[in-house]
Amino acid sequence: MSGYDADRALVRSLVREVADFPAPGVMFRDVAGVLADTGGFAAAVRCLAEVSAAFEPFDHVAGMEARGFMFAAPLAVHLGTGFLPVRKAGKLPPPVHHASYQLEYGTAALEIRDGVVEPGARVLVLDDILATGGTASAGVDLLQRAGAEVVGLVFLMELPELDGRARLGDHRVESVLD
Ligand SMILES: O=P(O)(O)OC[C@H]1O[C@H](OP(=O)(O)OP(=O)(O)O)[C@H](O)[C@@H]1O
Ligand SMILES: Nc1ncnc2[nH]cnc12
Repeated sequence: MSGYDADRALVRSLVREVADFPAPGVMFRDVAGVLADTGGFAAAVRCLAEVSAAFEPFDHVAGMEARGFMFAAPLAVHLGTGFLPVRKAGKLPPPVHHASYQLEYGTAALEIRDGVVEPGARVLVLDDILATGGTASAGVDLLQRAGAEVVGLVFLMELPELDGRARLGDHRVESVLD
């Protein structure tokens, strides 16, 4: 088994599935066990780095609050890029770009500070889970409105049955697990 395959198998074994959370009918994929495991967290970052290589070069890794932060920030350090936090609405002082969206189990809104991205900066968008794609497409929209060139999207886990890719247009998407 290659190093990547071994890392991937470890990460998969640490994701917990919880039925009917946070709403009936949702199978929640809980990544807390990946983060808590010394080897598992490092393996997840190595896997993300491996799939992110297809998008190089890029200047920043952007992560969506909150779970996106947990993987995007260490990935940015690992790759030697900057990190862009895309925050849940109401956390940042103005001026901000704002986008409301629907996700698998509710509605939410994200914001990014106007001026934080230099025009034309190449940005990789990263999150833990691609479900319906509502969160990721809102993140892409915000980053583009802020002046970024989105080079692609990377997820630790994709839920193919929810077809989140359909929400992401022509953007290239890579996932470590599905
Ligand atoms: O593809 P979608 O249907 O949009 O769902 C995916 C999003 O849902 C989760 O975030 P959540 O909003 O639950 O917040 P959290 O990161 O703060 O836990 C997850 O971290 C993704 O960002
Ligand atoms: N099924 C799911 N598990 C974990 N996070 C999610 N975000 C959206 N859908 C999710």
